[in-house]
Amino acid sequence: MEKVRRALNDSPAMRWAVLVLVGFVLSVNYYFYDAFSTLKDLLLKEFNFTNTDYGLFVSFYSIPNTFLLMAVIGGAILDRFGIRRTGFMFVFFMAFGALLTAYGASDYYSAGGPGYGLMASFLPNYSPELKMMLLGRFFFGLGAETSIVVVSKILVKWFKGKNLALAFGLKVGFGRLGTFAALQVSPVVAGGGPNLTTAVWLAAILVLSGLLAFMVYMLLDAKLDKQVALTTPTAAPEKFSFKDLGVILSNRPFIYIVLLCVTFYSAVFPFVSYAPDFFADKFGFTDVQSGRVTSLLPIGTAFFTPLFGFIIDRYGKSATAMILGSLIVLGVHLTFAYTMVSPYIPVIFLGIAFSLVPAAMWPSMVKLVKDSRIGTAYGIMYSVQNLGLWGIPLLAGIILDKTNPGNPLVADYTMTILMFAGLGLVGLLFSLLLKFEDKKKAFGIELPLNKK
Ligand SMILES: N[C@@H](Cc1c[nH]cn1)C(=O)NCC(=O)O
Repeated sequence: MEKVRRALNDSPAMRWAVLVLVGFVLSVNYYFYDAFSTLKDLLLKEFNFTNTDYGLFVSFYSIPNTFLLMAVIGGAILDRFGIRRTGFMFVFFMAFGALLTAYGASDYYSAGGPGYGLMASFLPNYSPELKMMLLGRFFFGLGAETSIVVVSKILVKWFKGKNLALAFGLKVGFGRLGTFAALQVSPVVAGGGPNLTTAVWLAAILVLSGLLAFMVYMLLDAKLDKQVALTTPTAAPEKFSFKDLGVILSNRPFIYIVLLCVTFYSAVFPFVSYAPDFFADKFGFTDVQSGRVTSLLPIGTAFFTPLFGFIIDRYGKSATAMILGSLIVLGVHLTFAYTMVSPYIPVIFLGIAFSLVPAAMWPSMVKLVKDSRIGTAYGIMYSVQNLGLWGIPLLAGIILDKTNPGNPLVADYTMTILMFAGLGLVGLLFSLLLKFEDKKKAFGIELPLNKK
C-alpha cells in the first residue's frame, strides 16, 4: 500500500483553498442575515409590516438556536456524525430557509401561490407574507448557526497549530464582507421598491450557491479523512454523552468565555441594527451618511480581525486582547451616550474591539476543549449568544419606547446606549475573571496558538 507522507492539510495552498471555500459559505450566510436591514422601510411599505413585525422577523433567526437549543444539538450531531453529513444537512436547511423567505416575499405567493391559503387561515393579525417569511427565517437560522459551528470545526481540523487564529480571523473577515456586500448591494438592487423581491431572491440564490460550495468542500474533506486513515489508526467516533456536556460546562474558563460571548456580542450586533437611526437622531445625519458610518464597521473588521489573529498565533495574549476589546466597547458606548464626539471616531474604536475579541475568543477554545468535543462547545457558545441576539434588540426597543413617550420623530437614545454600556461592563468583568483563572490554573490561553 502506498504510504501517504503528506496529507492534504499539510499543504498551505490546500488549507487556504479550503478557507476560501468555507469562507464563501459564511459570506452568503451573513449576506442573507443582514440583507434585510437596508430593506426595512421597503418591507414596511410593500407588505404593511409594522416595526414589531420587522423585529419579529429579525429575531426569529435566534428562536431555534435559543429555545430549541439547535446549535447545541447541531454541535453534538457534528461531533457524533462528522463534518460532511452534519454540514450538508445544516447548510441545506439554511438554503431551504432562505428560499422559503424569498418565496414568501414573491408576487407569485402573494397572488395565492401554494401555502398562501394555509397561512391566511390562522392568526389573522399577521399577514400570510409575514408568516411564510417567519417560517423561512426560522429554517435559515436553524441551518445558519450550526453551519458556522461546522465551519469552525473545519478550521480546527485543517489549521490547528498552523495559523489557527489567522484562519479564524479570516473566517470572521469573510462573514463581515458578506455583511458589507449586503448593506451595499441590497438597496441598489431593490431600486427604492420596484425590485424588492429581486433583492430578496438574489440573497436566497447566493445562499443556494453556498450549498454548492460546501459540496465541493465535502470532496476535499473525504480525501483528507482517507489520507489520515492510512497513517493513523482511526478511532470510532465518540458517542455523545451528557457526561461530556457536564465536563465542558464545569470548565470555568469556558463558562467565562461563553458569558463574555453573549454580553460582548449583545453590546455590538444589536447596537449595529439601531446605529443608523441613532446617528440620524443624535447627530442629524442623513440616511446615506448614517449608512456610510455604520458600514465602516464590517469593512474595517474584515481587515483587522485577520491581522489580530496573525498576531495572536505568534505572540498569544488572547485573554488580554479580550480585556482590551471589552474595555473599548465600554468606552465607546459611554462616549456615544454622553458626548457629541464625531461618531466616526468611536466607530473606528468599536471596529478595533469588534476585531480583537472575535480574533482571540473563538480559537481559544482549542486550549480548553478536546477536538472531538469542539462542535458541542461551539454549539453551546452560539446557543447562549443567540439568547442575547434575540432578547437585547427587543429590550433596546422597549427602553427606546419608554424613554421617548409619544414616539417623537427624533428619539433620545441615551438610556438605550447606556444599556449597551452596561453589557460592555459585564463583559469586561468576565474577561478579567478569565485572565485571573488562566493565571491561577495555567490553561495556556495567553500562550501563542502556533506550535513552536
Ligand atoms: N452567531 C453569529 C451571528 C451572525 C451574525 N451574522 C450572521 N450570523 C455570530 O455572532 N458569529 C460570530 C461573529 O463574530 O460574526
